[in-house]
Amino acid sequence: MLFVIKVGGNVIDNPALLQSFLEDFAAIKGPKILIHGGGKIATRIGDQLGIESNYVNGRRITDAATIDVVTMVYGGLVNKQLVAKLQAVGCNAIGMTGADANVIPAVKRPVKEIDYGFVGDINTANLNVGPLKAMLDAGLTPVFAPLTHDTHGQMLNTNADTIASSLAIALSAHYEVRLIYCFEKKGVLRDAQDDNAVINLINRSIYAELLEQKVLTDGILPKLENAFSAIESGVKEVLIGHAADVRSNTTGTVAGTLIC
Ligand SMILES: Nc1ncnc2c1ncn2[C@@H]1O[C@H](COP(=O)(O)OP(=O)(O)O)[C@@H](O)[C@H]1O
Ligand SMILES: CC(=O)N[C@@H](CCC(=O)OP(=O)(O)O)C(=O)O
Repeated sequence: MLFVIKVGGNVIDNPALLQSFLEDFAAIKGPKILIHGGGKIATRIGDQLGIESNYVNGRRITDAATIDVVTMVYGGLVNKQLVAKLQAVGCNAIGMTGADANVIPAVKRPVKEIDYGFVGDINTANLNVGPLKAMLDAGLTPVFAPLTHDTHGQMLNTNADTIASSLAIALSAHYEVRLIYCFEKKGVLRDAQDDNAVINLINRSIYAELLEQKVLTDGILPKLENAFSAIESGVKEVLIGHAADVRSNTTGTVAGTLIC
């Protein structure tokens, strides 16, 4: 089993939760890949530089100044700090973006009603997972920043949940994959204000009901879309749960929301 695990920005921003998550992640036996977000950190550093952040439908509008900020923050600061912290707990991590080894070529999102700027869309069929297999076989743990490239020299910003589902789908041709989205809630909640109202299982029909009841807002929407796209494209298991539950979600009882 290959574990493809995504950790969100709110966990990265919480030093104690991050440290215990990384220790649990390092303890996972066998091949594994980590994908990280960091949207909130990029927003904070952008503010310090006088570069304002704008989101539409959960995606950052990424103009020329913003792609430089996110390349520095995701590909540099966040990625290298996570790699160093993983090395400190015995995990032989190697930092990656989609440009490295051309693993994730993407296309700049075409301008329709909204111009997202330097945001990359991925076609899963174009991913090059050969270098990842070689790294995994060598005992390395790839750690991906949410960045892709257009193969003509331009870096592109891509939502971390999408990078995770795309890698999980492409790697499903070679491994049985469990994709786990780790964030700061115990799973998808029936009531966003009640942290204990976890929905244990969501399929397309329950998802449609939840959408109708309007209990899903913000970042949970793209996360669920990516989760369904993964389970419908060959990924064996998809879970959405708390970062503190990653140990049980990789060894024993499932905690959180199972997508099916
Ligand atoms: N029903 C819900 N269940 C869980 N989270 C929800 C729900 N509705 C809205 N959310 C929001 O979605 C957020 C998760 O999305 P996001 O911030 O993009 O996650 P990540 O940190 O993994 O990138 C949660 O922090 C929460 O505020
Ligand atoms: C295009 C786009 O929106 N990219 C995201 C990438 C970071 C991300 O996904 O971070 P979290 O997982 O912490 O939300 C952004 O810049 O916010």
